[in-house]
Amino acid sequence: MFSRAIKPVASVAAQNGLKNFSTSSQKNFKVVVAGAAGGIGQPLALLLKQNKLVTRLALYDIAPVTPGVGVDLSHMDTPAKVTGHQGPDQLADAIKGADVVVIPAGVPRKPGMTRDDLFNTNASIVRDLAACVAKNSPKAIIAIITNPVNSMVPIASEVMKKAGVYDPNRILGVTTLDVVRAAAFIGEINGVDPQTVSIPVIGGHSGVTIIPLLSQSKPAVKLSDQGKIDALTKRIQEAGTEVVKAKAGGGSATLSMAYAGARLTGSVLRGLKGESNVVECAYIKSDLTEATYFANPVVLGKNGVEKNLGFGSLNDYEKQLLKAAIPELQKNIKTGEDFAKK
Ligand SMILES: NC(=O)c1ccc[n+]([C@@H]2O[C@H](COP(=O)([O-])OP(=O)(O)OC[C@H]3O[C@@H](n4cnc5c(N)ncnc54)[C@H](O)[C@@H]3O)[C@@H](O)[C@H]2O)c1
Ligand SMILES: O=C(O)C[C@H](O)C(=O)O
Repeated sequence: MFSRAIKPVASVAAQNGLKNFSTSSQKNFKVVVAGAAGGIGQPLALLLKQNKLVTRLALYDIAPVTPGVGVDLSHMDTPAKVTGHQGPDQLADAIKGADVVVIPAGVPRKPGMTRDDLFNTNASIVRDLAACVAKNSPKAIIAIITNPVNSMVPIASEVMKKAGVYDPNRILGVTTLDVVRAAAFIGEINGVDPQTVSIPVIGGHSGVTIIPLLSQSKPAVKLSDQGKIDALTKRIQEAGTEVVKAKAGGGSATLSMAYAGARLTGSVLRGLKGESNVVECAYIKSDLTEATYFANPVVLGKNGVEKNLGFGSLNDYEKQLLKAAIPELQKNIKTGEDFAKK
């Protein structure tokens, strides 16, 4: 799908004594949504309840409505058995036996805020959820939606390291919404079905760290001059803010995020099942650039990230975007690591 393979991401699972947990024919998976009663959590759970690979769907949140959300979804005539878990006392039960833990728990932006402004509230939420995964389902794949994603993935990684169960191939920052948006906008410009558009979005998930590689779009983007390429790039980088402004204090993207999160989770499950060539962009531990976490296309397999596909060659404009993104990513990563090491 994407142009150039670079090199596999080294697994430290063996060093940590982790066994390859997936059997070759596993088709029944337990998925946990942590933050399941929220704006993203509820529609995400609705979509996951329709995924036939999901046989157990555990919904965790601190909100009192959580058991009710579980009961509501359990009336759908799809195979997944749904359980609702409310409050920290019920978290371990939700997490036990999980194959995938998707985390949209935490506060969203209001107009005028950056994603970094969410750090103080969301950092401890992600830290505590990751600690529970480390204890109760250390081999689960963790997919982090909570912002700022650029800092939350380093936090979860440090927590797993402290617990001695770190496997970088099992911790993903969810950047799928950036890919979905890029495809939607290009589909509109080109007058084609957006689902036929393949476009890598690399870097991270905030402002200048979001780097759509428009030169690698298939089909090629039908834009005649560099000014229009620049405007489209900025629109993709600021698409989250576009939604925050439009919702006027009512939160940030929820429905499109649920769609994107369900897509990423579905791809992780297809990889776990043993399907080949499952490719998604995700923000992972990386040694491709000076930023130690970086998003780009990866192959998902039986143990999470199977291969890092890198990002191929960039044109001069994209090289400038990358140059601007690296210091911001490094700052975000350090913030997360410093917090987790405290
Ligand atoms: N990665 C992305 O592309 C992307 C896209 C959109 C939103 N987000 C982020 O996702 C997060 C959630 O957004 P939302 O719109 O669903 O917010 P929301 O406020 O509607 O829902 C968040 C939910 O998290 C729950 N929660 C809070 N603390 C918790 C805890 N300790 N354990 C479990 N659940 C807890 C809340 O009770 C609430 O139900 C935000 O941080 C937002 O910025 C990321
Ligand atoms: O913009 C936000 O705050 C939410 C999310 O990161 C998004 O890109 O929509």
